[in-house]
Amino acid sequence: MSMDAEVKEERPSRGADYLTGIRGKIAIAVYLVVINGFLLIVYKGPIYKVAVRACFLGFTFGCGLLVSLTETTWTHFGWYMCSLSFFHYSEYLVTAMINPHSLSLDSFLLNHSLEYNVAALSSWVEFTVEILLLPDLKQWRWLSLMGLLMVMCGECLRKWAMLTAGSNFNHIVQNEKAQSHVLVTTGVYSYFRHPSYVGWFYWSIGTQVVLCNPVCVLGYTLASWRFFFRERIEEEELSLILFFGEEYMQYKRKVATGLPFIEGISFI
Ligand SMILES: C[S@@+](CC[C@H](N)C(=O)[O-])C[C@H]1O[C@@H](n2cnc3c(N)ncnc32)[C@H](O)[C@@H]1O
Repeated sequence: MSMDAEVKEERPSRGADYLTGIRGKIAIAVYLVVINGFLLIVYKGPIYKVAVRACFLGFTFGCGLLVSLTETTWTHFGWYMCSLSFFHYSEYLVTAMINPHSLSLDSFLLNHSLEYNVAALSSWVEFTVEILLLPDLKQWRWLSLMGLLMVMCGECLRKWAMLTAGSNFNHIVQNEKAQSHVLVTTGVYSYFRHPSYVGWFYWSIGTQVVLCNPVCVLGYTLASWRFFFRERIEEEELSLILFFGEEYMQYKRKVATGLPFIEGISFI
């Protein structure tokens, strides 16, 4: 009986010791960088079906949860894995709810762009390098908690926007007006003109705050801000002005974009 009790007491610490040991760290790093990187980059095209993606995201979420439950230097990476897999899975799920006609494999947003995949890989590499060279940097629990709060608020804001816009929301910016497309100015759209982008902006920075990744916090902030400023918002607003004319311009005068230092289309 006493022997059993001793064995039971030892088991969890052995697992935790393994994870904090150099071999455990290398094993997890190899898994995260090689397997996830391989799945993200190589598995494209028709064989990459919905079930495979959903299983992969569920598996990642489960692994993230397990890692979160171990009190190691990797705990915050577990939070990050849960945040990332939940985001991608829920993008598909909410699109299926609000706009099933637009639903496709791309609704998972897993193959969003090469830049997005490079950004994800960079954050894993930064975390791995810093955990080996500067492990104390990864122990700031209050900072990771703040990041988790940013992730959760950003996630809620984005999904609130998607649910409010309903079938008017599309992952692909529409250049031709559908008959059913109406201008949404109520709910969260009465606070921000681009609430789902605001949500995503803070969500993405939050993922790096969770990981206490200083380089990626800066990189993600600049890259996502630049993306919305240079590529997304002007193009989207131009088509919205073509679709809704004066109605959109009045809305634009009253409601800000919600993104810092981005005014939106300015030639009118
Ligand atoms: C990815 S969604 C982003 C929506 C919005 N920019 C946001 O951040 O919540 C892009 C699509 O939403 C549509 N859209 C954007 N704002 C809209 C609004 N206020 N009412 C209706 N459709 C809108 C655009 O025409 C585009 O096809």
